[in-house]
Amino acid sequence: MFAIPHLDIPPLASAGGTIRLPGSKSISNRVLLLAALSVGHTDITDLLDSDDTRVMLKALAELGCRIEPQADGALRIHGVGGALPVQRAKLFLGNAGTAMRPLTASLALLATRHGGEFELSGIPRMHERPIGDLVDALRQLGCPVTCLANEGYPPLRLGDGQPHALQLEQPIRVRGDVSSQFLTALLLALPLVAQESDVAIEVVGELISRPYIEITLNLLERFGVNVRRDGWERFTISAGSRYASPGRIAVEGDASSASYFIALGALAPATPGTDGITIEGVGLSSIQGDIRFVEAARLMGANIAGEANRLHIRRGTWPLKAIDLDCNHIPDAAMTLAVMALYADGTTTLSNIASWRVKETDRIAAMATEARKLGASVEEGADYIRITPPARPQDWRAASIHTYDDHRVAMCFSLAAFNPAHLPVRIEDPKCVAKTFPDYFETLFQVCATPIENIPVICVDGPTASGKGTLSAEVAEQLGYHLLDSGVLYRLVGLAAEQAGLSTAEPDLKDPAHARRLGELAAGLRVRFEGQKTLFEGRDVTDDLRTESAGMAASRVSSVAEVRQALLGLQHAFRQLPGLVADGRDMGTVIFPDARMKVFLTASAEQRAVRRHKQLISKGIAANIDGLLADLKARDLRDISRTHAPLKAAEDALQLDNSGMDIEQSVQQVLDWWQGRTAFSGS
Ligand SMILES: O=C(O)C1=C[C@@H](OP(=O)(O)O)[C@@H](O)[C@H](O)C1
Ligand SMILES: C=C(OP(=O)(O)O)C(=O)O
Repeated sequence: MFAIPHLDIPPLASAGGTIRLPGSKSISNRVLLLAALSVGHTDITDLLDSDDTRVMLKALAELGCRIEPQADGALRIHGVGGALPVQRAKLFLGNAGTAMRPLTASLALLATRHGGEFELSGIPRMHERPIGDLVDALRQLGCPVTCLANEGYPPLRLGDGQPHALQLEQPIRVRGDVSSQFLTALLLALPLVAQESDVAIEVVGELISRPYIEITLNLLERFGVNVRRDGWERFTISAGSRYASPGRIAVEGDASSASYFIALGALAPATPGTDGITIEGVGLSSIQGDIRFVEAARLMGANIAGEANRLHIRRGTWPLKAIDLDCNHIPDAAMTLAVMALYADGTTTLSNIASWRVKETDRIAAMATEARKLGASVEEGADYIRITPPARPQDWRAASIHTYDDHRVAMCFSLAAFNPAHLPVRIEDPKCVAKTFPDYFETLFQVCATPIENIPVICVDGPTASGKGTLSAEVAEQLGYHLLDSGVLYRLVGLAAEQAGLSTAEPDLKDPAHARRLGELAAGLRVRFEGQKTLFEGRDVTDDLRTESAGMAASRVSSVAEVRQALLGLQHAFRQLPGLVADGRDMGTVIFPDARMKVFLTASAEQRAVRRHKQLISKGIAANIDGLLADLKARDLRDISRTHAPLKAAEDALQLDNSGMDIEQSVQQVLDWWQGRTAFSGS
């Protein structure tokens, strides 16, 4: 996950490959609640792990439900049936509508029947999201429900600590035109109390987001409860209903999350050597209504082949075709159409989407504001949005997209990086995708490609003990970029050779076949840098690399031409989306001469000796400053005068003498320089 202030996505050119989607949010949270309310245990596989499911799991645990991860990856929920072990709790539900609404109904009924009292709250935006229609329905049933701040909004108190009779004889009337989640909540809760006689629900007003009710009915059936449905107006739960665990249940991939990759396949040319985008985990047999995004994307020109549990997407008509579509049945995925509209041949209208205004943010306003920043013309109404793309490539703008803590705004606008003007896109607060798809950007970058020169590189070169390692790791971390610590690569070849039983003794290195084998070994090194750690084949080898013997082996293998050639390729391979910070001695001069920014980091030898001294002392290693200073000076001289890749600043490098700076100041200086070189320097 990119937990950084903003993520700059370079202009993207093509896409191809296979992705597996995380589990459906709507199914995950329903199944968790149903499993908790059932008799017996349920093993859930492929459950979504995101902010929305975490708050649900935490709430269930606080209500006394036992949750046990299984060796096979499933999560076992021990159902409590209709008898909660805990009668009082304060639950925090973040911004998860699928936790807040269903838990409100179930806990209100249980608290009323058994004399419990529960308080439900969320983040500030959750306290602006309406729940009044559900509260009204629960009050008709005789449940004590108090809105603790504003009438009709969370936080809520459910129950008053006393048992009360429930009034189940009359049909329960609930409005369906603000959110379908109120009806879902009642459908999930009422089987707990429909013992003696049938319980009916009547929907007042037009029901929106209907396919979500179908998910609810489908899952109720899996847990042993059948609901009679008369049109979309009346739903009847039979007397004697009782939840029974299906034993094991798998969660489908999230169809709303699929929409970003369907759109990607529709608007990006296939990367050479690939056949467009394949999505696994969700397909045409999905029970999620958002699978009908496929039809909408086809209307816009996408070429989609579907199987039961898989989708395959290629670019079809280009530019995409503008559409005029009622999107009431796909409220979440429809946001993705708004971004596809930026690549269409005219004006697209998405209508009947009034519910967008009361979701994670006012989504009609947010999509309009951000699309305008990119250069589009947008008209918005109470329940529609109309988007006309920038007229010509040169009318696109490099925009810093504000994301309003709305995962879908962030995911949608990442697709603007395919703009014909080849401009980068900045996504502010990218971690907001954690609501439903924590690894969204990593997944996106896995299947996107762009010419190598579009991938930014920041080189940090400099002498030993100048603080390059710490600075580079910190800059990479803050920008969400990859990190290359080139200094350890030769040591790693030495270590890998040792582990593979390949000699690094001088005489063996002269044997051409042996040198070739070492070169192959170097080319195939599976290495990653995380902060100050080196991971080789997924194992932390940082300490192994610091040993004297690794150092000696490194200096011997560095003389082998095949190894040097292989490491050149390996170092270039670190240049991956969204960008790279490369730390070393010849990064800016030899390895990445076209880097967008080069920093040559220095500090006086005296200052570096003091730092190294502190470092050693803090590790309990005795050291002498004068000795260290002499060593450093000798090493500087060697580095500057060696024939292979001598240490020198690139001509276009920015010199940073950090003798008088602490690490935060140096990092800030480099980030400031970098910001000045991005397309967002005015923001
Ligand atoms: O029941 C559900 O799982 C959902 C219903 C929809 O909400 P509304 O019914 O409020 O439109 C949808 O937007 C939300 O993401 C999930
Ligand atoms: C509206 C959404 O979420 P919630 O389940 O919180 O309503 C959404 O995921 O787009």
